[in-house]
Amino acid sequence: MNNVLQRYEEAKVCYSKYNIDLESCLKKLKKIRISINCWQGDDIRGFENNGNNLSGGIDVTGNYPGVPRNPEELRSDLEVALKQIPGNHKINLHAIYAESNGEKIERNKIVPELFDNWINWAKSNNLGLDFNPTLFSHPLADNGTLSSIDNSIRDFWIEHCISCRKIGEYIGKKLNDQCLTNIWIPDGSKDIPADRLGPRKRLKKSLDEIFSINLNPKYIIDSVESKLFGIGLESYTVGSHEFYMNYTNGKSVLYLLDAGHFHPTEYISDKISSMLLFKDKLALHVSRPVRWDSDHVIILNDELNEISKEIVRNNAIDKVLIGLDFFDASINRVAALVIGTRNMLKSLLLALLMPNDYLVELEEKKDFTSRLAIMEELKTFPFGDVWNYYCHISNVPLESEWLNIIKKYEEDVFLKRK
Ligand SMILES: C[C@H](O)[C@H](O)[C@@H](O)C(=O)CO
Ligand SMILES: [Mn+2]
Repeated sequence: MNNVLQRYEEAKVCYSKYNIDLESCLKKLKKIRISINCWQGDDIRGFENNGNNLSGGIDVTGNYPGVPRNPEELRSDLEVALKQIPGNHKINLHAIYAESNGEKIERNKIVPELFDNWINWAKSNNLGLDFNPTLFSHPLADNGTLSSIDNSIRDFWIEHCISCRKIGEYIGKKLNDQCLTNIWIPDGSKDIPADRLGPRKRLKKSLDEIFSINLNPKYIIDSVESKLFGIGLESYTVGSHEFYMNYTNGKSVLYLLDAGHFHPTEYISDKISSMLLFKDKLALHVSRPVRWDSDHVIILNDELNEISKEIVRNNAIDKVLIGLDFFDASINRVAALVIGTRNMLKSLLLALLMPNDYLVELEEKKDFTSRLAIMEELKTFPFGDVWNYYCHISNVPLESEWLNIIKKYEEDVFLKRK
């Protein structure tokens, strides 16, 4: 352990060359809460037990052993993951994670009490919770939801979203926190539509109805998530980027940018500053698209670093609500959560450890040579020593020590689940 402290002291000297104060960077990092998507834990199955397959143009591939069979198992898996992740965070839930003790409750009839177990668990683990209505994996979601031409289907999903917003507010109240409640719909068309406007008009009308219910902003923040395409919905998506960017303009509803919901060469990191110029807050789903919206576990790649730099540089730590959205069933699901969340935090730490003001100064002086030289030099600064120190003071394993813990859990628990 002395080694960790000694290396941290040496790193301090290195970073002080650029007037970077490690203590204050770590203080800032500690305050950042990541909203960790529970659905990586069980391949977005949820606990409705109604035999519905995953739908909505999203897909989870892989068949790794150990899928949790009930909410208790999912929560204990999440607890194991959380013990490997420094800081205090939030867990992001979907409506399909309601606990109804086997009773069949239609989605438009779900009530806040179905989430009491999650809320009590969150309280005892010092966690926040975020929430999402689930407008997929349901027979009434096969041909449009909030944009459906069928009024009874539209009404069903409007009721579901209103119930979910009330659940979000209830969660926030119980935890004395704000619960981000995000609406994503899969509505779209496999082939070229004859009418692009009609479904969008209906979506707008549905959203207006959903958001006409006033709830306490102390406890709930609303957001809407845009998308480009889904599997089987390749030609048209009703809730596109332009639709939601315009819809949220001037409203208290936040826009949610998902890293996998744009063209493959388009990056959300470049969109953050523009969005923040026109809105006080922005929500993110940090994901990793590989050729399509594949939702791979996030790695410490250029785009992740760029997203974090935009958050840090623009003084937007309190303005950007960072959520994760990946689901990979080809690897240990708990390890996936640990790898992804630790990477999110690592990228934020890397961004905090940059002389951001100095780099802007160089840019304004048009000294692009020094700007590039310093950006590149910083890549080999002893970032790992600062990260290890942060893990050490946060009482979580250093480097890949956590992997042995997860492997042991896999042997003791996952392999025994049938
Ligand atoms: C399960 C999530 O809500 C879903 O992934 C959504 O956020 C999305 O990104 C769909 O592509
Ligand atoms: Mn998403």
